[in-house]
Amino acid sequence: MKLPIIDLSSPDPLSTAISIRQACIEYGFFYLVNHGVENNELVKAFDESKRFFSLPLQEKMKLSRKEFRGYTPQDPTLGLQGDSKESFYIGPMADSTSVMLNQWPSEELLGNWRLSMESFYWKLFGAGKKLLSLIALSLNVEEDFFEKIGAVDKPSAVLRLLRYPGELGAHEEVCSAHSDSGTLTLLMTEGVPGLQICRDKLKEPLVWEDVSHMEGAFIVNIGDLMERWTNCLYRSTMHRVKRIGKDRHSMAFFLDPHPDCVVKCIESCCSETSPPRFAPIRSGDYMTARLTNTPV
Ligand SMILES: O=C(O)CCC(=O)C(=O)O
Ligand SMILES: [Fe+2]
Repeated sequence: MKLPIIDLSSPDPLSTAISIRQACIEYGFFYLVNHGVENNELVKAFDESKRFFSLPLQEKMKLSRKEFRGYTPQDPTLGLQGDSKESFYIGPMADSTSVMLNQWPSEELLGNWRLSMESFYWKLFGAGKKLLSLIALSLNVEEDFFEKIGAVDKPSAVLRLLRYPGELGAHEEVCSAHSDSGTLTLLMTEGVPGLQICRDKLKEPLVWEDVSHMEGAFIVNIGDLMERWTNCLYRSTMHRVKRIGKDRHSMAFFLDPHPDCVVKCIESCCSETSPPRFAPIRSGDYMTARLTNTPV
């Protein structure tokens, strides 16, 4: 299936906001084009990600995940349970304390890998922030709404590098069905298929649709906190990655709010007939609860 296309560089923000609104109500997913990250920057980031994953396991394990940053190997019980993927997390770089928590492969191993990834992170952050201002417009609030409430100024954005090995295993899914927990996600792939979305999570049996690749575009999806902000007007759509017997790399940038940001149903999304469905919640509390229930 093809998703709606949103042009981030459109000179007409109001009509872009209308298209975003429609896409988020109908799909919770869209392609983002002209997002400001050049193709050669994307290719370079994928190359760097592959360089990391090609390191010997013992080198990667030296950076094993702490405080949600670093490397997670494939589940050793591969084929029995868990997703067959390996990942590397680059966590929030909002301030000097959080920057310090990140783990990096040594210069001897991968040269200036850290610099490339940091600069890529900030590029993605710029695109995400601009998109968020258009999402605000699409909800009939001021374009700096999310900035004002602290959802972007001290971001808790995470860049997750992913590798799904191609070997055949017992499970149909290499990334099991889930919705993302935060504000929004920018997903990048190299065109290897596998991503599927389920537009109606209540329908039995679930219907999964393949998402086509669009060269150079990000695949954007709404997360659960945005669903909450919008009182379920915008959908945090379930998705998964199906095993296709081919090595697959992807990168997901989760633009999540600062932990202290309080997520409260936006007034323009509520009415007498549609009262707020959720109590306000501190983003950090919500995320912690989610991560405890659904390990990633
Ligand atoms: O690899 C993909 O295409 C999807 C990854 C994903 O959904 C996630 O990491 O949350
Ligand atoms: Fe996801």
